[in-house]
Amino acid sequence: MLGTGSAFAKKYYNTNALIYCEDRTVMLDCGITAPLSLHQLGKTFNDIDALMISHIHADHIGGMEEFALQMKYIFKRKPALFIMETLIDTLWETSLQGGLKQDEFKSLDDYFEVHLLKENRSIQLLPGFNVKAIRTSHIPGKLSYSFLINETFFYSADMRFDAELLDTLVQQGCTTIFHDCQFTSPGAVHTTLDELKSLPEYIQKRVMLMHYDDNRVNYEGQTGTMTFVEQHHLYSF
Ligand SMILES: O=c1ccn([C@@H]2O[C@H](COP(=O)(O)O)[C@@H](O)[C@H]2O)c(=O)[nH]1
Ligand SMILES: [Zn+2]
Ligand SMILES: [Zn+2]
Repeated sequence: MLGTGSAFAKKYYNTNALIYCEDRTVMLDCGITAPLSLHQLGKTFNDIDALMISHIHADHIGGMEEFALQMKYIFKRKPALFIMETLIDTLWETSLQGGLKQDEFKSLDDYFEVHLLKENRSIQLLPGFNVKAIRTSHIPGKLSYSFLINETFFYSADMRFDAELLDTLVQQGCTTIFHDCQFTSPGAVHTTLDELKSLPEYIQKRVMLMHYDDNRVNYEGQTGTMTFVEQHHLYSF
């Protein structure tokens, strides 16, 4: 995990991840803190084969300008970009073109090998890396997608509580759920700790908490059977 904190977290950095599949590395979201976190792990953007994006908030895409520029001018290589077909235009037009558009570079295709994803379709993006993007509710009017990886690992984007979805995933064989967690209620745009604690035991035991605020210490020991995802830890499934 490059980071496990919320949008405004300083202590735990933004919730972004590196996923290792066979000999490839996929970055899952690239927020503001991703470049520094990579550096602290002794890695560079050149260690990354592909980037996958959940939605357009700075804690998920704020490091992309640096990623794109470093790959073009320092490493001289185009990494893959896995992104929903519904997000690509907004990402370029409203977030990235201010820094990346030049006379000869007019779209994200000039920086990445873009692969457009469709929702609810399970697709093998790389050897050993199968992804189903699931649209989940976050902010009114904003598209956001969570990911079911290799049929067994659910990585929530920022999402509002959806007990039915979690139940369905578990019934279908999902063994591990990394879920965003807001400590205080109500959870206007995120899932709250109280909502997650209301889940039945057979789901809760699969859940680990991420995208939390810097005051996590106040909630340690109050998370039921759920534990925290830790920054800079490597999890194997
Ligand atoms: O309707 C809204 C929109 C935004 N917020 C706040 O902004 C952050 C957005 O970042 P996330 O990565 O989605 O967390 C969110 O946490 C809220 O603090 C909001 O409250 N309501
Ligand atoms: Zn976020
Ligand atoms: Zn968000």
